[in-house]
Amino acid sequence: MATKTHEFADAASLAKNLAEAVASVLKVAIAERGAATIAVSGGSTPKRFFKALSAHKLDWSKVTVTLVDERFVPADNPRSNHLLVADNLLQGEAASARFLPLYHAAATADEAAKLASTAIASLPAPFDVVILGMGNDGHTASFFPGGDRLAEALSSGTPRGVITMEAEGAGETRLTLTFSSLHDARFLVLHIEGQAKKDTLENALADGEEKDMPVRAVLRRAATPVDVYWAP
Ligand SMILES: O=C1O[C@H](COP(=O)(O)O)[C@@H](O)[C@H](O)[C@H]1O
Repeated sequence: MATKTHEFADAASLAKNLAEAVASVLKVAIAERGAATIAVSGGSTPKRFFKALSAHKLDWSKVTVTLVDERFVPADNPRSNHLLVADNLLQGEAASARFLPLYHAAATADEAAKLASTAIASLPAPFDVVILGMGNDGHTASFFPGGDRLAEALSSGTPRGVITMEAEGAGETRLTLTFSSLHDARFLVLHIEGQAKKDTLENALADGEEKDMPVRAVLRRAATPVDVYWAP
């Protein structure tokens, strides 16, 4: 599957341009279908983009925001992706958006994943927008190399929904949307910054197994061509 690369001089221009592109897709979705959905990533990269997007004027009350992946930690944990989104995206103009968490205060991560899957199933498919990040180990969402359920998460035979993932590089047990949930988004973005991630992307685009760099599954098999947004 071809990728389209958008390169910017700095992270601020990337955030501004990506926010404009995403806001435009959300507006079209609201105009055409009455509502819009967006699944975003956590980590250190998206904060500036979240702030830029939250300043866009659109009917945020018709937008559902969810996460591509989450740690099995409550929303007041500093490592929670929910907290990152609440503090940086669900603010200003975007304060009226509906947030659909992946974490649930269940006894086990498996139970939380089932609850999250039920909630995700209430949304229309596909997502209007999916923003993926990527780690320098080639993971995206919580598709980690060596993950205990990596093959299941990446299989196109696994239905849309949320499953758990444990991996050495993941820290806490993760909750992740499956490949099937993400690959056909109307606007599918890989947002990466820095030379190291550009090099990682080049490696991912070269020959090799998906299990070694799971982002390859998205780059190779997504139904929607991936828009790569990069800045140094
Ligand atoms: O663990 C995670 O890492 C990736 C990349 O994060 P970054 O800090 O390198 O930007 C992120 O896309 C994912 O959502 C997150 O859970």
